[in-house]
Amino acid sequence: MMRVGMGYDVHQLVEGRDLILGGVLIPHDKGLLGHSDADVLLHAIKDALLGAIGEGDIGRHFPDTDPQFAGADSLKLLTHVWSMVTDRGYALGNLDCVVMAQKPKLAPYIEEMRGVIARELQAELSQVNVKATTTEKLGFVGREEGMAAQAVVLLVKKS
Ligand SMILES: Nc1ccn([C@@H]2O[C@H](COP(=O)(O)O)[C@@H](O)[C@H]2O)c(=O)n1
Ligand SMILES: C[C@@]1(CO)OP(=O)(O)OP(=O)(O)OC[C@H]1O
Repeated sequence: MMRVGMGYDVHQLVEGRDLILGGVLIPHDKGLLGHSDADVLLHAIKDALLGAIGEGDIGRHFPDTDPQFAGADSLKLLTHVWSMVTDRGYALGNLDCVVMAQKPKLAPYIEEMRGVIARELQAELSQVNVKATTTEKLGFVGREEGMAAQAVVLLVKKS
């Protein structure tokens, strides 16, 4: 059996915060704001995984009102979500995702993000694809007020 899931997330860009995307710290003059480390890409991926197994979204499992998740490492939360997936007998078919960011240029960091995500999801690199796009200076992304990310996953039942 196969299950598909999608995820979408947005975070505001502000000064004085680290920029962490796909578990990778990226040098930039601004970072994403959130209750957690605000890794918008991992949040979209977790929402896609939770969607695929019919388990709602990350806000349900890791409420942003819970002090336990203040400054939370999104990679650790991904480990938890992935254990929910494997507990139900699924493995990754493939994952595709995109980060919408006007700046900085993410191309130099894409392979590292891909490696981090593939390791967490116990998958081969070829099963994970990470993309970046600007929005051609349009909208909140284009004005560098925030970043967005979208992810789609396919899970396959282990035999
Ligand atoms: N923050 C970003 C955005 C885009 N890229 C790469 O540049 C290519 C062209 O982007 P457009 O938005 O002009 O289509 C895109 O395909 C990415 O490879 C990037 O590295 N970092
Ligand atoms: C993981 C959480 C935990 O507070 O992160 P936040 O930084 O609050 O990010 P958001 O995408 O707004 O909601 C998800 C939350 O569950």
